[in-house]
Amino acid sequence: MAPPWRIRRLRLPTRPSVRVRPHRSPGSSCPRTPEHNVTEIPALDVQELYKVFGRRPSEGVAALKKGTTRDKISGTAAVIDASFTVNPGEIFVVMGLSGSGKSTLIRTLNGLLEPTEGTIKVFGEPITGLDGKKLRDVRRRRISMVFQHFALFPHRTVLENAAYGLEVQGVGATERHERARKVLGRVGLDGWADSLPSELSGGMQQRVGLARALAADTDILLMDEAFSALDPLIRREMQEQLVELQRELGKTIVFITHDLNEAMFLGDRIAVMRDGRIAQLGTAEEILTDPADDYIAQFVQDVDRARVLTAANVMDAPRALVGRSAGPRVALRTMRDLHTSMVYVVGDGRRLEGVVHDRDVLRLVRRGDRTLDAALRTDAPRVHPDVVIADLLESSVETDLPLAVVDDAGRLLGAIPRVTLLAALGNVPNTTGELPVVEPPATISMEIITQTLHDSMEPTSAPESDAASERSLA
Ligand SMILES: Nc1ncnc2c1ncn2[C@@H]1O[C@H](COP(=O)(O)OP(=O)(O)OP(=O)(O)O)[C@@H](O)[C@H]1O
Repeated sequence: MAPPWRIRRLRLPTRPSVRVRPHRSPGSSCPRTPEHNVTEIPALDVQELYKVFGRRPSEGVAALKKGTTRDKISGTAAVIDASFTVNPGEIFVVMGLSGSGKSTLIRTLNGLLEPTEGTIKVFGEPITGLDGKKLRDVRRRRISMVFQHFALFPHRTVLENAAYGLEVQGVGATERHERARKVLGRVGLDGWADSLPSELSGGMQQRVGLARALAADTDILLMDEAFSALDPLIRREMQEQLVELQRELGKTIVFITHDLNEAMFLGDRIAVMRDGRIAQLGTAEEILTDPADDYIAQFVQDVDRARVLTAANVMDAPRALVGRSAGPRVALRTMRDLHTSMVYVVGDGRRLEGVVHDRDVLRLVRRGDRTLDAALRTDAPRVHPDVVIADLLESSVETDLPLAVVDDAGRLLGAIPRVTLLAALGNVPNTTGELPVVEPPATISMEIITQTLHDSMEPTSAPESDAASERSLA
């Protein structure tokens, strides 16, 4: 059964802007959602793609379409009915265990393999069915490839290796060396231009591979297990650098990996492949919180949720809040009704102005204050919606208050009580009953609050306007 925090997340306006984590910083592992302009031509558009190896591949496809299972057809069905689009500027990860069809899929994308059936368009141009010369032309202009084992020329210098793609494109020596030198600087290889690959560590060699792909200045980079041969620390460094470079250069990247954590770290969206089929396609959060089937659920159970889920993913709708124009009585009544000791105070457009606590507000009501000004505290802990929950733990233990999730414009999007944070980490429900938790719990008894509200009623004066309060919450 889906944990309640997941259901809540899906109801909320979880993502404040379309490209959610454009400022993912090195060390943070926020997966991002791509900026998706529906009118934009996809960088890659793959429809009903099949690749069957064997003697009569078309017959294999026909049998698969009729419902014959993969193990019953003659030949090997490496890719079965794959349909997806990759948006420009997106990091699209294809993830799956060995033999699931990832490499075959990527090889059909760059034209190294002809699909048995289906279509592939690169920025709207079909590449399926093209003759060799046209296909090579599209590939040269549009697509570069980075391989797991670097594929560097051992007797060429780092600079010549980095310039190789440009050489193939027919760019003159001076220009290609100049461009390659710039890109080498970008990937942190300043000063290594004249070295041979053998003088470089594995991580540095892969930087050369990356530089070569970047120097070619194609729109799309296909990366096949590009970091799999690297030591874990270097690998992490490369992942972070790839995200940085992608952000700077806006390349479209299709990244193949069998490593789920790498997929979750890099992918704006992830296609999980199993036995030739795409078993699920979605953001890291979607796959983690809403796995399509038991296979995927098992697959993701060891993922470090704290480094994938963000404040926006786990926050509760902020229930305990009042508008700035509400007075102490409205605030106290809200706290009484929700059994909590604190409410958020928001101004126009739901901008968070601060919090008030029950004891302070009770005093204001007894004193007959008409505004919340004297009780307003502005030191409530605030977090950005894109912060991963691993980075929320410290803030959460330092305070008894829920963390207020506030966007760049200062708007209150949600609240994260500690219980919600812990429940999200453990992937368990945060409530055992019907009532949602609103933290922190009340510190004054209901009777005292009700009595105070009753005693403070002034039949002759206009009651504080709930309507005015609601208007400012809208
Ligand atoms: N040229 C080929 N001829 C016949 N079968 C092939 C060929 N290439 C791949 N296959 C088969 O297609 C299936 C998918 O292989 P593929 O290499 O695409 O998977 P993968 O997910 O990339 O695996 P790995 O991570 O081990 O490379 C496998 O069963 C494989 O044996």
